[in-house]
Amino acid sequence: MNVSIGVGHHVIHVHAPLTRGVLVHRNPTNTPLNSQSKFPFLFSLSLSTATQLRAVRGARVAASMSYDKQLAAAKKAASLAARLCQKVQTALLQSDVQSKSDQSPVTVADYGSQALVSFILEKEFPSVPFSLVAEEDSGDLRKEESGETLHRITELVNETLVTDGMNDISLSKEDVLKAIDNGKSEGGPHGQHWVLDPIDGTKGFLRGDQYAIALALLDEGKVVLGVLACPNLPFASITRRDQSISEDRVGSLFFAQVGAGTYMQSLDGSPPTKVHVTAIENPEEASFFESYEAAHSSHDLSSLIARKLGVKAPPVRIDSQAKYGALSRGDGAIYMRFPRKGYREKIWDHAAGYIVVAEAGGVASDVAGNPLDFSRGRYLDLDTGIIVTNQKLMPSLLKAVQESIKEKASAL
Ligand SMILES: Nc1ncnc2c1ncn2[C@@H]1O[C@H](COP(=O)(O)O)[C@@H](O)[C@H]1OP(=O)(O)O
Ligand SMILES: [Mg+2]
Ligand SMILES: [Mg+2]
Ligand SMILES: [Mg+2]
Repeated sequence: MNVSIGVGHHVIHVHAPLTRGVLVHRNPTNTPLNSQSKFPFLFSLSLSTATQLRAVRGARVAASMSYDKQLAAAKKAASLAARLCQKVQTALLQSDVQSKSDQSPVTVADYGSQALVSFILEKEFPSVPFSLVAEEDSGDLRKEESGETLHRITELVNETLVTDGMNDISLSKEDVLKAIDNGKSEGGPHGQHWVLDPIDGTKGFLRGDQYAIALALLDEGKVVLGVLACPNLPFASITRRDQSISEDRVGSLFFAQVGAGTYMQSLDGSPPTKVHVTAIENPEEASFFESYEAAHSSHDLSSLIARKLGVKAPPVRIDSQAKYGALSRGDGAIYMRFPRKGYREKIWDHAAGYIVVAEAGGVASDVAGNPLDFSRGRYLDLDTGIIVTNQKLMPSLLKAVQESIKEKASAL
């Protein structure tokens, strides 16, 4: 029996014998099918058949889905957001920085970037319910004293749309607030969800250093595509200086789709080239990335681990998921992140970076060696600490991490 079942934005065709008679109609609106309650066109469905369908659907998602359209939209949205952020960073004024209730800084660029990406993605896929898990919300912006800031954000969003030829679109302040608040989705293991950090590394952004616009797509709990726009990351390696190449372009865009590898192009639009993590097997030759901000990751612990591994090079400290991008093209071999105990990692801080590295041949895990699980809502549920490297180095890195954590604990 041939049937068609919806998977997220797609309808796929199944040529599989089903044990009981099932009548499946093509989903007329192509809406995502997230739960049984959203299968109104699927009737006479027995539990065993539902289980079979889910299994077939899962296999198809993993094996052969194409997310080309979503990837194109994500690249466009992240590139435009990068343009908006660059403009703000160039003209950074005191008034452009607010403090959120959790005391972390947030700028007109964080809000503007989230509004722009949210607006573009929803517009690109009008026939599907839009789900976005994103960092910012409009709570503080709706306060009376934020009127001027909201005005500035709205202006910035509209000016950026014009630079991409969208002259006929003008968002109102209310449209901007709504686009920002579209990011309140809880994500989870079913259906498709966009995941966005509109500016990852706000501290770096404010310092004039590294930051990233990080956008990913989850399908049935798995990251299936990711885009990292890194406006201040040189296009050439930041660690290996090849004298014969005079490459001084700044602005790197990384993108990856499940099963299709990782590519990089310059933010001003050079053709994409495929990238790979380093092939280094000897930890002594490895160099490692970590946070610039000591408050975000223990520099003491990483230096203990580096000593144990025999790493000779000093740490490369940069802000944001630009670290994942740099790792994916072999600028360094290891990324270590050890936040203070109790810090809860958010999915938008790792989803895009994770797939960019994974599709370039790398691996990521928590300090217990568990893979990162993006299906549990807005937070990653993990044993505090994330380590990323190539397949060859992971066993010795994990061993050194676990030994070092034990040593530090027993020294207390
Ligand atoms: N106390 C903290 N510990 C760890 N990470 C943090 C902390 N506060 C904010 N972050 C987040 O860490 C990430 C940047 O860390 P780093 O640049 O060191 O890799 C960002 O996602 C940042 O959020 P944000 O997106 O608001 O910048
Ligand atoms: Mg933040
Ligand atoms: Mg972040
Ligand atoms: Mg952020």
